[in-house]
Amino acid sequence: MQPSSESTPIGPVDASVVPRFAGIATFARLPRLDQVERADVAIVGVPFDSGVSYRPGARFGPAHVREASRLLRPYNPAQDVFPFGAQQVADAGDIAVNPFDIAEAVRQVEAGARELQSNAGRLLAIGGDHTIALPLLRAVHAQHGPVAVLHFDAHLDTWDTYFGAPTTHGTPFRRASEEGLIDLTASMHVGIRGPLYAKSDLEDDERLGFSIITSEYLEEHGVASAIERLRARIGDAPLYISIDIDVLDPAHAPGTGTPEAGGLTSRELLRMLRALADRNIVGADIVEVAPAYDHAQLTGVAASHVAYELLSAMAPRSTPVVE
Ligand SMILES: N=C(N)NCCCC(=O)O
Ligand SMILES: [Zn+2]
Ligand SMILES: [Zn+2]
Repeated sequence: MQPSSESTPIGPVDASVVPRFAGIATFARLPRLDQVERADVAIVGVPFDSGVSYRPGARFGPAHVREASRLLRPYNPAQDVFPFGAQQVADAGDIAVNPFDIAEAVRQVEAGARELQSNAGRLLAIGGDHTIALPLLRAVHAQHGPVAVLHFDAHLDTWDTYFGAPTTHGTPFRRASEEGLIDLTASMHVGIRGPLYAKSDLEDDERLGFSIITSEYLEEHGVASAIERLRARIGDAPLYISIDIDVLDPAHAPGTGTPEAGGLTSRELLRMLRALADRNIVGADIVEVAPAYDHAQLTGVAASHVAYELLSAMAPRSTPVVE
C-alpha cells in the first residue's frame, strides 16, 4: 500500500530538539489524528478492563504504552524501514467506553473503530483487556470479510462463558468464530501454555478454527520453524494480529493480569512479527498491559516496541522483508 497523500508524513517530535521526556505523550510523540489530513495507520487507545477474570488494571494500558513509547526512534534497522516516514501514523487518542456495562462498551468500541477506519486506513489498538478484540474484529470484518487471526497469547481465549457472561477477556475468539468473523482455515494461536480447564478446551479450540504453536513447540523447534508454520497457515488472507502481552514470559512482561510461567522472550516475539512484513495486515491490537504490576516500565517498553515492529511491518516498502 502506498502513503495516502503526496505530502511527506508528519513524524515524531525530534528528540534532538525537544527532549523525549518533555511534552504530552502521544504514541511515539507522533501527531494526533486531528493534526493530520489523513492517516494511513491510527493508533487508538481502548482503556477498558471490565472483562477480566483475575487482576484488573489494563484500563491504564494505553497511557502506560504511550509513556514508554517516548524512547522509540525513527529508523528500524531490523526491517530497514522508517515506519513513520513511509506512511502517516497518528495517535487517535482513546475510545471512551462505559466501564460499568460490558455490552455497551463493546458497542462503543466497534462504533469508535468503524468511525476511525473511515479516516485512517488501518487501526492499531492499544488495550485494554482482551475483550476488545471482539468489537475490533467486528469492525475489521465489516471492511474485509473474514480475516486470518494471528493471536499471540499464553491463553486460548476461546472459552465459552465466565459466571454466565459471554463477553469477557477469555472468550473473544469463540464469539468471533461463531459470528463468522475469522477465516477458519488461516487462524492460529502462538505462545499457548499453562493449565487449562479440560482437555476438551483444545478440541473446542480446533473446531472453532485455530491451530496452535505452543510455547513448548518454540522451545523445541525454534523461531524459524514457527515462522514457517505461521506463514504457511496465514497464506495471503487479510491478516488481523492480536497480541496479548502475556504471551511474553512474566520476566519480560510482568505488568499483566493473568501471567503464566514459561513464556516467550521479547526477542522471539519481535522476530516473528518481522516475518509478517510481506502480508496484508488489516489491523492489530496489543492488549492486557496492566501497569500496576509492571516494574521499571519493562512491560511498557516491550509493548511499545511490539507496536513499533507492527507499524514497521505495515509500512509500504519496495523490497519485502522475508525471513
Ligand atoms: N486474555 C487473557 N489475558 N486471559 C484470559 C484468561 C482467562 C481465564 O482466566 O481463564
Ligand atoms: Zn493471555
Ligand atoms: Zn488474551
